[in-house]
Amino acid sequence: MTGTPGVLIHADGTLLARAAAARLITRLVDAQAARGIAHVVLTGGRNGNALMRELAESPARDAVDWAHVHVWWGDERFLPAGDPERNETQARAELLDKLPLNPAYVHPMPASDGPDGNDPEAAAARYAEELAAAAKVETAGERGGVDVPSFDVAMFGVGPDTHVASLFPELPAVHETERTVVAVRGAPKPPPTRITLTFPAIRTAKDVWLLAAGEDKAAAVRIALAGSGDKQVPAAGAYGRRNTLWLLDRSAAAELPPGLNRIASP
Ligand SMILES: O=C1O[C@H](COP(=O)(O)O)[C@@H](O)[C@H](O)[C@H]1O
Repeated sequence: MTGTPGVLIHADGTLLARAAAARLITRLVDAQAARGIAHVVLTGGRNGNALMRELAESPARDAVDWAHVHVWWGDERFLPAGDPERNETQARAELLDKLPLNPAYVHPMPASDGPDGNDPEAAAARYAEELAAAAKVETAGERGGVDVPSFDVAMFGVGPDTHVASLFPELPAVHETERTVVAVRGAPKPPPTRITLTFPAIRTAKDVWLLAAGEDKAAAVRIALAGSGDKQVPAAGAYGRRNTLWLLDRSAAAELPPGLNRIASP
């Protein structure tokens, strides 16, 4: 892990989502100022959706040149296209359909009725190829030769069981050291079949943000920040090569030891 993760605590989930949306706008503007293009990895779940809803409402969103933002996903529920439970469907409804994005730069993970049909392993391999194709136009440099584009920011919701993306405790995906994307079968949270970025892919991101709001996340946050192993506590293994930032609300931070946290809002 590079450095100690930052921890910021907001008063409640709404403020957390609003502040994280503002932070994302600034991060994308800065990335585009530096290299003309930005790559973001979206998360599903309650906190990710709340952030996207706030971003869609923010007048500052127009500061971003959305036509030059590549949108990727950290994980997907392997369901037919348009299924309301797909992270892609939710992201499009909350945010993406409201932005002037370049459709060629929006990279959803394949659906179960996509080109590979109901074969999540083939779908995962297809997404890995899409990432590798995007990486080819860049120099490998800081990504250590991992075949993904240089993600400026990758966001992950944290499940009450400490899962991030679709990396669930002790399932085979948490042991992956080579592939950037894998299929997940038997996930404890429905639907059981999913596609996910792996730790090697996640850890190439410049910035990794972990989002958690609500008291049902408090134990997961405490355990992950206590230096736990990433196979048992996947949230402990999600970190960026430049920065790792935990964005919490007070309820999710309730079990953190004093001194670990910084109160970000009254
Ligand atoms: O199923 C999923 O859950 C996690 C966390 O969701 P939450 O609703 O508990 O915040 C999410 O990050 C992931 O993308 C999603 O597929």
